Amino acid sequence: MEIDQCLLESLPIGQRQRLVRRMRCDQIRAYYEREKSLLRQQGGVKGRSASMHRKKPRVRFNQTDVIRDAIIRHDDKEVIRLLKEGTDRNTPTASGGSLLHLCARHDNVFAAELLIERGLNVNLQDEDLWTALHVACVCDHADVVLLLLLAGVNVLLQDVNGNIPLDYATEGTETRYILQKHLEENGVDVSSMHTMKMQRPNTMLSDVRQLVAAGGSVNQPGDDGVTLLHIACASGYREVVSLLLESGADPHPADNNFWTPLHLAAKYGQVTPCCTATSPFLQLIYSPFAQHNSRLVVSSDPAPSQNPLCPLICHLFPIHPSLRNPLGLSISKRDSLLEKCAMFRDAGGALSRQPSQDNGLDGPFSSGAGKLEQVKLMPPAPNDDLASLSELTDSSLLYEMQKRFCNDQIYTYIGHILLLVNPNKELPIYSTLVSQLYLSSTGRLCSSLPPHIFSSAERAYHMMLLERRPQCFILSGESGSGKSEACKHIVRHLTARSSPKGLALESRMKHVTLCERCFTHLLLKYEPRLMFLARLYTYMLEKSRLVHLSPQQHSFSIFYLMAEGMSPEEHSALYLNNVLTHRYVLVSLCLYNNESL
Ligand SMILES: Nc1ncnc2c1ncn2[C@@H]1O[C@H](COP(=O)(O)OP(=O)(O)OP(=O)(O)O)[C@@H](O)[C@H]1O
Repeated sequence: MEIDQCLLESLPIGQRQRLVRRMRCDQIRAYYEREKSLLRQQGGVKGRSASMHRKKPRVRFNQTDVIRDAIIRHDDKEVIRLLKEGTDRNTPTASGGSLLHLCARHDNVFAAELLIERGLNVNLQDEDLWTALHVACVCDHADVVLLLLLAGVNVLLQDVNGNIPLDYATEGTETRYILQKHLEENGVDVSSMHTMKMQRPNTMLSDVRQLVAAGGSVNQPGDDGVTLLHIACASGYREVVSLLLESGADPHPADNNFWTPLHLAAKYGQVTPCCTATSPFLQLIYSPFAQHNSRLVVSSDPAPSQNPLCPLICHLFPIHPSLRNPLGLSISKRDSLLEKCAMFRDAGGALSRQPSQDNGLDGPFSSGAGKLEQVKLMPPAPNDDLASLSELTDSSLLYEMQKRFCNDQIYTYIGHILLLVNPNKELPIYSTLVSQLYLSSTGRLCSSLPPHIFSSAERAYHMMLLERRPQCFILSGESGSGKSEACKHIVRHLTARSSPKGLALESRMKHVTLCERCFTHLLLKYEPRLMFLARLYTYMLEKSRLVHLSPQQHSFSIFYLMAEGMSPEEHSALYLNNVLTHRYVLVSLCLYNNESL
């Protein structure tokens, strides 16, 4: 369609636009027809359209990675699907453990049950010879422990340090109770096992004495370069180490995997700053350590353990073959050690420290130095943020909340909103130490910490700095749902944040609390019963009480305090010479006097 330019310009604007649009359409159609005929000529129509419709390349993850991820995310449907599709249930984890270890770590009982049903060996051990039961005990996942016991796990299997799962179950936990009961029911005497274990260093000590008395060499290495000093260091037998050094043991040589005795002591957690200062052995070998440090070579091929020391070592370590050759394990995957440290940390083992545990606003400022600070934070879980659930229905949300509540995980995120289910019991999650854990330099949620009110307080603090304007918390819920408590915890965290000891805000917050109390409608005679009642009510200014007072109700405390506490001059300045002239104070004053009798 060709139109004369002059004619086009003479048309009204709307008509001109319509005409131009039609011309453009004609052009495109013509172009398309020409392209099509060209392609037809080249016989490439098919090929072209096929290539045009070819799917974009998709990233495909290994089935084994997918199943691991599904277990961690508690995605039960995905686990079932993958197992049905034939994903290898014997897939190992990074530290040589099985999928059961992963289930135990992430408290995924459902997946664990599926795997056991499909015949996965419950006694599989990882590189450090941990079974899934060791993991479940460290993490205090009682349900997994029960499941493994029902599946017939061997509760006496020892890890590389000679520890059975019970050794990792914290005193007073459900896991420990279950395991102890199980051992008792099966006639295992836990205390004698413990005694035997305690005797191992003594046995080695007397064996080394005999060896020295018989003129044997304490430096004789095995085929894999392991000496007695390596073994004693790895096991932390201090007296044996001292005896060996006194008897001329050389602390320098590294074994075939380039591990010196000090490397081993460090690897198995036997080196501490205090022992460095006091132990002549460590003073002796710290200098070679500095030189040898750069020689730490990673090898995945452990040397065969044809060790001439074997008879002696077998005698020294009668319990598990691994202990006869602690170096027989592959070093390349020593990351498992870090993984286990993280487990202890997450499970609260490393968090059970000293001092204060104080949940009330009355004392968020006290250091509580004399009190034990018990901390038990749950490890982060996939359902920490409900917004990330794959299925979002009423029932799935309720199910997750219930599951978390039963685990004492009272806080849950929904994006940036924090959901709290009132536990109605004291939980050891509000101490100073926990508050410090949640301190962050950016205000971002820390993925290694579970949801917490301290985290929300921290975020508000950072938003205040970022936006340079006041922030506000909206605490919503029915009566008794825990709003006031939450408010206290927020104030507590922010107070602690204001300075390392919370001193800057301490006195001011005490004054605020005092003022708040003046405007409660409860009688605050400072006696325990009423203080307790005062805690149960929000300190909210109910303005209606100024104009209307129902029979048997008290007015604000501030009036009684003013009536009783002010000087005659102050009374007269405020026209309060005769308190009885004020009707609603008079009524409640009678009540006040009656109650305080
Ligand atoms: N995080 C918590 N941990 C332990 N107990 C809590 C927690 N939150 C609330 N409680 C318990 O529940 C009680 C009621 O909580 P709180 O007074 O905070 O509720 P509320 O929502 O402020 O109620 P109201 O709206 O009636 O003032 C508290 O006295 C306390 O015993």
